[in-house]
Amino acid sequence: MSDSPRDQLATQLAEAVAEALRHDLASQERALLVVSGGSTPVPFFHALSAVELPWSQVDVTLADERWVAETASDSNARLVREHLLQGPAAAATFVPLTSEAATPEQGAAEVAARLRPLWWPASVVILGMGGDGHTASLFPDSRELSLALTTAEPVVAVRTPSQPQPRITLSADRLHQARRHVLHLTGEEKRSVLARALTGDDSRELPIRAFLACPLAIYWAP
Ligand SMILES: O=C1O[C@H](COP(=O)(O)O)[C@@H](O)[C@H](O)[C@H]1O
Repeated sequence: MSDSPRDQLATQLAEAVAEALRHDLASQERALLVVSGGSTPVPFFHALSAVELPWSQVDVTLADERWVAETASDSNARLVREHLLQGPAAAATFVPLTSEAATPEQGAAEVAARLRPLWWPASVVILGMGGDGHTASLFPDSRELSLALTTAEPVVAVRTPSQPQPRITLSADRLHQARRHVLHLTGEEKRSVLARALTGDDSRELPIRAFLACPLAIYWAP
């Protein structure tokens, strides 16, 4: 049986990300890959985890995270450990965005310090997008959206009425600095949200707009 369009997309994206990491590792000791959570990246994680790369020279972190324990079912760290850090990719170093602190506001400085020694700018940032146009944890209804879109700090603690948990996100500035940006999307609903985003420029309405001029490689399948 042939692969579904989403599986083909995941394979193509994994090949492109592997090529980018190989390219950067030819001229630097380590390379940083920033991935998103959610359901969309799972087939991509599987495809990338099987690729032969100098994984011991690769650091992986997240674009954003819920402030939950890594054992929680909606932890992005858990998702990455279960689906990406397997097979050859198990040799990569994962850098989570949570700490033992009770809140993301209390833990943000520790997370920022943990991120500091990584090889910035990231080789690749892979963004996802929600139906509300959010990307990473830059939500239209977040109190901290303006801060996250403008600060030079690497991470921002985020409270969002539409979301059950507090979160932490890489700032737009830190995400913008990456060498390559990818938006990984599936389905008609997200395609129409992206089409709407492309017709305007208010990032507070649809935060994905903050990345539409990066340039951004769009990987979409039905
Ligand atoms: O909340 C989140 O959602 C988006 C998209 O998730 P998906 O399940 O529709 O793929 C994701 O990009 C973000 O990292 C995550 O925290």
